[in-house]
Formats: sequence, C-alpha cells, structure tokens
Amino acid sequence: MATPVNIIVGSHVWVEDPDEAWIDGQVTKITGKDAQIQTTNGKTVTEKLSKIYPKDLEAPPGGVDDMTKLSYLHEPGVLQNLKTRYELNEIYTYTGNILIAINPFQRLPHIYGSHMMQQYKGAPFGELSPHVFAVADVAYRFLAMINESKSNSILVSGESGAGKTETTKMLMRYLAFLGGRVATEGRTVEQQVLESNPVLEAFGNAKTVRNNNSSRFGKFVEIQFDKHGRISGAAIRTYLLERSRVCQVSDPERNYHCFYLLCAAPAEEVEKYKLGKPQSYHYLNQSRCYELVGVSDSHDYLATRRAMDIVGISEKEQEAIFRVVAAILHLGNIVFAKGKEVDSSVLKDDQAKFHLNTTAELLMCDVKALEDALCKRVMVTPEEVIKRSLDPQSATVSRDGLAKTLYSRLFDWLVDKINNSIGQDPNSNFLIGVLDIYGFESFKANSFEQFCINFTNEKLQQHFNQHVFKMEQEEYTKEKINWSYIEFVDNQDVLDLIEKKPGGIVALLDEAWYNIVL
Ligand SMILES: Nc1ncnc2c1ncn2[C@@H]1O[C@H](COP(=O)(O)OP(=O)(O)OP(=O)(O)O)[C@@H](O)[C@H]1O
Repeated sequence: MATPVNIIVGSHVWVEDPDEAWIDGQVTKITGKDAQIQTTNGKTVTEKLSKIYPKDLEAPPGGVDDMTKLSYLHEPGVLQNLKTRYELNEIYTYTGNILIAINPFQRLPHIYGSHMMQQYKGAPFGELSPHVFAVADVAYRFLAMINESKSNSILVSGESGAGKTETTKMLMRYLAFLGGRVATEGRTVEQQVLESNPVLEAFGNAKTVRNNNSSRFGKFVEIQFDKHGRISGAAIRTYLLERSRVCQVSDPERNYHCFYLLCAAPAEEVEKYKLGKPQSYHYLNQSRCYELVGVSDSHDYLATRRAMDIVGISEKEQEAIFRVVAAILHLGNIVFAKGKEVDSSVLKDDQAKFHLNTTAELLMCDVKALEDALCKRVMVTPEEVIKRSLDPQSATVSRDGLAKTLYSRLFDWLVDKINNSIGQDPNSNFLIGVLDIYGFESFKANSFEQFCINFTNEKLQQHFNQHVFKMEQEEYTKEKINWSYIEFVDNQDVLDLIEKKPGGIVALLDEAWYNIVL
C-alpha cells in the first residue's frame, strides 16, 4: 500500500482500531510525521501518517461490485466495500476477474437455484452481479472457443471455514448444469462427481474449532469434457490428509465424521462390529465433543451409504470399509502394561484382549501376528531377522502408527474406487480443474501439518503473484501500455527459506533425518 501524500488537517481517513480493525475519522492535527485523528467512535488517536489511509467520501452507499472501481485500493477501503455489500446480502464481489466470496453462514437458495444458473449461462463476465457461476461460466466458455479451446483451473482459496468447499460444490453443480447430459441408463458422470462429496466428507472432514465440517485434506477435481463440451469423465486427486487426527483429538474438536456415523448406525450394524457409544473409544473420548448441533449422525450414516451406492461402491465393499473403521476404534482401545522382561509389554487386561481379538477379527488377520506387530519391532539385517520387544509406551506409538496408516490407506482406496467408478475419458482434450485446498492455519500449538499446509498456501500465493502481477505487467510492457509499477509483497523469500536447496528448512530436516538413520 503506497503512503498517502495528500493527507492534511480536515482529511477523512481510516486508522487502525483494536476492536474494529479499521475505523474512520478526521485528522485534527499534524505534527511532523504524526497525525491526530478524531474517530467516529469518539476516540482521539495519534498515528503515523504512513499508517493512515484516505477515505473515499464519494463511494456509493451500496459499495461497488468490482473493487477495481474503488478510488483507493487499500486494505480499509477494500474491507469497507466488502462489509457494505455483505450487509446488503451481496456475498460476492469482483476484483477484476477474481471473485471474492464472503461466507453468509446461512442458506441463500435464491442465489443458487436453476433460474440463476440459466441467467448466468453464456452471459458476458461482469454483465450480471458477481457470482461463482460467472467464474465457472468463463472457464467453460474457454473450452467452447472454436480453434482456441483451453483447459482451465479455478483455485478456491481462503482460511479454514471461509467457504471453500461450499464454493467448490457450487462450481461443480454449475459445470454439471452446463456440461451434463440426460441420464439414459445408470448414473451420469456429473451425478457421481457430486455424490462423491458426501462420501469424501464423511471420511475426510471433521469438526474443528473453526468449522463443524472442516475438510482435513486438499482436493483437485478434474472435470473432463468431450469435443461437444459435454462432461465425459472426471478424476479426483486428494492431498495431505491430516493423519494425526485419527489418534489425537482435542476439545472441542472431533475425529473424522465416519467414526461417529458408524457408532450411530442401525443397531444390527453396531452389534456386528461390536461397537458401543463414541464415549467408549480412546480415539474419540480425548475430546468431550461427540455430537454436532443440527446434525444427526444416524441420518448421515444412511445418507453416506446411499451416496456410496451412487458412486459405485458395492454392498460388500461398503461392509469392508466400515469393518476397517470399526477396527481402528477397537485398535485404539488396546492398552499395554509392562511385561516381565525389561522393556517389554503385554496386554493390560481383559478389555485390551477383547479389543485386540475384535481388531484381528475385523481386519481378518491372525491375533498373535497382530499382537506381535504391536509389541515387537522387527529389524531385518542382511544376516538375520531380529525381533526386539517394545516397552508399553513404544507399543502405544506403534499401535497409533498402525491406526494412522490404516486410515490413510482406506481414504486413498476410497478415492481410487470413486475415480475408477466415475471413469476417465482417455480421449478428452479439455478439462476444468477445481482446486479446494485447505487454507492458512494458525493454532495455539502448530504441528508439522500446519507447516505443510501453510507452505502449500505460500506456494499458491506465489503462483497468484506470478499470474496476476508479474504476467500482467509483462503484458503491459509488451503492448506498450503506459503503466506505473504495482508494488506487491513477494513471498519468494519465505519459499526460499523453506524449500531452497541447500540450506532450506526442508533440506536441513532431510539432512538431520539422514544422519539419524545412518
Ligand atoms: N455459500 C454459502 N452459503 C451458505 N453457507 C455457506 C456458504 N459457504 C460456506 N457456508 C457455511 O460455512 C461452513 C464452512 O464452509 P466450508 O466448509 O466450505 O469452509 P472451508 O473454507 O472449506 O473450510 P475448511 O478449510 O475448514 O474445510 C459450511 O458448512 C456452511 O455452513
């Protein structure tokens, strides 16, 4: 943001406020580099001239639908415009060809109905009110351009709870509307893509502090089109499933939805898997949150089973999936005590034995082999195979490791299964990709997961900078357009700090790990 040079006594300005983020006011005095401001919430504050921004007194009362129309494109100006529009229930605003969406936290069916889809179909970008459908429409029209058809990707980015997944669903619904075909027999590709959402959400989403249905994985959905612009295939790629959540969950969060759904399944199912209430399982009872307001787990269990039918997961496969889910819950309740030998462990009591037996039964493996795998470490050397006993703490670590691996393999298997059943079109030349990856996260205690997530977001920010600023400016130069260089915060230094070889954090971690292994 450039330093305003035209602020004088009497100017209307924005100044930072601890409660409101920004508050407007009028400059009453300027002393050197400082200004005294009388704010509209009755305070008198002194701030550096370089930290206050002029307020546009002629801004339309309802805000502007494209931020590039603002007289001053600074943070308080942008936020004020978004706030004004949000108060009028206008949740979408453009900044050039970028769409900013504000989470309405309420259903707004009137802006997503089929009549709205019909309106946006083929309408020139910017002619109608800003909308997520307009963005999808542009991407689709690029495909339809004769001789110049181009694949396109839409990046949905924002903090946790900002509304990325909901926005992605709207994008997919609209693309299905544009490129869908009438179902002749069985399910269409677009139906299967849309129905894959509830399945993925049941296994990849969880309640977090910020969002009751937070995606704990990133997703890139590729929708393939034939030469007539009809959807001919699709592929879903997933990234970075949060594995640690399977064994570790803190108040007021929950583990992945599927665990609670299964505990709320019809009685005969629950009995079949020898399950009880979520409160009985270590992987769930580390947090006291078991239910979500306005959500029925038993209803969602049946809805997930129906969605699985639609995406082509057979009854037998569904049973196998839930057997693994139940096995993980039982696995987490296998508790160890010290064994007779030094640094060895045994099952703590009959309860632990019951859970070990049930886990083995559900996973269809040998009980003794499972117990050994948990309580012993096997080292294979060129000469021999060495079995070493583990103390209870290490056995617990290997138990949790097994649970995490089982869950993430189950998730990957599900995604593969969905992809196989939706089917890819090998002859498709064009696709629209939608990337819904989880946004920046900053908790009281941040782990390696947050490091990876935030790094990914920095990479996406760099891509955005390249695209929006660097490439745009190259174009201006090429077309000999008179322009003044736009300053932007380049995050290349942050990326170098993390990924540069040698000397970056990741390279150093690799080196440290290599030394330990050696
Ligand atoms: N356009 C919308 N209309 C109505 N409600 C919405 C909309 N967008 C978001 N919401 C509400 O906000 C909640 C959070 O949105 P969503 O799950 O899409 O966030 P997210 O950015 O994907 O979060 P995370 O990164 O944690 O997965 C939704 O469950 C829904 O209740």
